[in-house]
Amino acid sequence: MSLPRIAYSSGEPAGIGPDLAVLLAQQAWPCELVVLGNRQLIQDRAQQLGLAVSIQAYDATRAPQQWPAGTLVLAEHALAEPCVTGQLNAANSPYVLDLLRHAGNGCLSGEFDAVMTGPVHKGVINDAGIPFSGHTEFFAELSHTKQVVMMLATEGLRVALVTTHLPLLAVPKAITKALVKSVCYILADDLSHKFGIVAPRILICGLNPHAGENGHLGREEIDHIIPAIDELQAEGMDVSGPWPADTLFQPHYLEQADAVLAMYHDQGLPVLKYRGFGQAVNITLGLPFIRTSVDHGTALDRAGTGKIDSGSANYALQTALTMVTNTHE
Ligand SMILES: NC(=O)c1ccc[n+]([C@@H]2O[C@H](COP(=O)([O-])OP(=O)(O)OC[C@H]3O[C@@H](n4cnc5c(N)ncnc54)[C@H](O)[C@@H]3O)[C@@H](O)[C@H]2O)c1
Ligand SMILES: N[C@H](C(=O)O)[C@H](O)COP(=O)(O)O
Repeated sequence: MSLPRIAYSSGEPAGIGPDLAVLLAQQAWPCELVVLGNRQLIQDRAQQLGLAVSIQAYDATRAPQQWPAGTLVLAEHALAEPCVTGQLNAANSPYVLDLLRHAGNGCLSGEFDAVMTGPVHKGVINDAGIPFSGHTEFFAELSHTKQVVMMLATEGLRVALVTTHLPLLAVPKAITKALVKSVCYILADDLSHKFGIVAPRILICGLNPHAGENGHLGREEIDHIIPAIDELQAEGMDVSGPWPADTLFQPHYLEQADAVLAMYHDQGLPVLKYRGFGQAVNITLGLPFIRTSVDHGTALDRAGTGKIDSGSANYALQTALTMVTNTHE
């Protein structure tokens, strides 16, 4: 396999995505890491952080090469307006989406082996009049993929979600037998092909407190989740549940699983982030390419201050590299 070329979309310019680009460039990586962003922005942020970077213009026609620590390979994108560190500006939202289109299309064309995304600010993109609920949904649409699955992972725990960026009120209606089953297929398939887990064991949460308490606290388990689990088991998949989400996340259960499937965003992700915030990765499963991300947001309050943890960015890049290797084996 040739040297992987990984795109890093540096995300919201006012947030810590550009800082992470500068920090990542302080190390030599076993790949060509291409930062998608703006030269002036990166230079200004490096200066604010007091870190030196030598910026090299990205050349897509050249074979990927490994660069020494301190070099930042940049695919230049123009900002609409100069960025003020820490201050959102809706005029720059089209720039953020340009980075994502470059990264996604580059993965689809084979220019990049994977994309790792820096944090974007969903609110300011919508303020710019562009409907946007997250990278997960954006890349699904860009690649015409009908269904994708959000999974976050940290040492010792993987949590995938049946629903992603959905208002809580809309969640119960969205939980159907068909959806639970199709999410499990994608989860098991990617765990097997991109993580080398031959027969993934999946613990499935209920939706309601105490997994519905036999229908006394809600019927989604009886009407949808249990029938899905029964059918998946009959097909030979190693799934179990529905488990009450308040007691499932303990070593006794987790030791027997490769992933937990939560029904909605804030059922699974607070537990994952409590365990591993700063050392976790967000992965979009089911895409025709590899996409990983940091586990945190734009942290506008910390941009340019140097008071940030780049652990999740390192982990996201390392995970992308592992997935690239696994898919080539
Ligand atoms: N991958 C992504 O694109 C992504 C992920 C999560 C949230 N977001 C978006 O980010 C925006 C802000 O969200 P939020 O305020 O809920 O979350 P946030 O992660 O930006 O901030 C939460 C807290 O954690 C701190 N923090 C975050 N990352 C840090 C780091 N690397 N090092 C040290 N401290 C860090 C922040 O300073 C803040 O105190 C929202 O628009 C949200 O949608 C984007
Ligand atoms: N749910 C994600 C998290 O908590 O990390 C975050 O909103 C980012 O989602 P996308 O990867 O879809 O932007």
